[in-house]
Amino acid sequence: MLKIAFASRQALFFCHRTALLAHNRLTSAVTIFRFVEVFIVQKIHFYSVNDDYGSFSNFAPYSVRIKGKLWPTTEHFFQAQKFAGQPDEEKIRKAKTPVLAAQMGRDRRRPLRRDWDSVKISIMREALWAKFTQHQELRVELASTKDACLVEHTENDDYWGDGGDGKGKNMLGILLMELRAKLSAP
Ligand SMILES: Nc1nc(O)c(N)c(N[C@@H]2O[C@H](COP(=O)(O)O)[C@@H](O)[C@H]2O)n1
Repeated sequence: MLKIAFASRQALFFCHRTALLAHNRLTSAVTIFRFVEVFIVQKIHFYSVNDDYGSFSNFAPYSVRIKGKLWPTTEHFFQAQKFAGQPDEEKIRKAKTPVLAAQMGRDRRRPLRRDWDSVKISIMREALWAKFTQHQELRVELASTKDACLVEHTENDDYWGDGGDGKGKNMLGILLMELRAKLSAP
């Protein structure tokens, strides 16, 4: 009788221990999952037009209609606004490629408008709004990134991009995420 009582107690103890271990494992799994969910946000890098998410680059071949004119890419529009109202604006709009438009816009023999630093973000915002509202497939692609952190990943640019080491401002990625939120709002 004593032996049976002892064996039952041992079995009960074993059951409790197993249940406790299972519970602890589950709790750990949930904790890890929450940690991953909260702290390890998916990052999407983009840069080259021909790579994944290359359509997020301003150099991607998506024309936009802004200021009553058609711009071959948002890069054409953005660079041309450095000379808004000047003959160079139209010269850049007509540049054969976005790379050429960027070269022309960055060429400091052309006098940059004095207020450029204070207006460049709103000009980029305007360009992106036009691009993602005028091309439905891009709007869908942007929405498909859900809550991922969008990063223009390049060592060529530490203002619009992440500077290659992640220390850059990533302003283009930030504006794209801002736009994504705006477009998905009810
Ligand atoms: N493809 C590419 N090459 C570079 O060298 C770049 N810096 C970028 N970044 C893009 O450049 C545009 C802004 O240029 P600036 O402000 O005139 O330097 C903007 O479209 C960035 O996303 N891309």
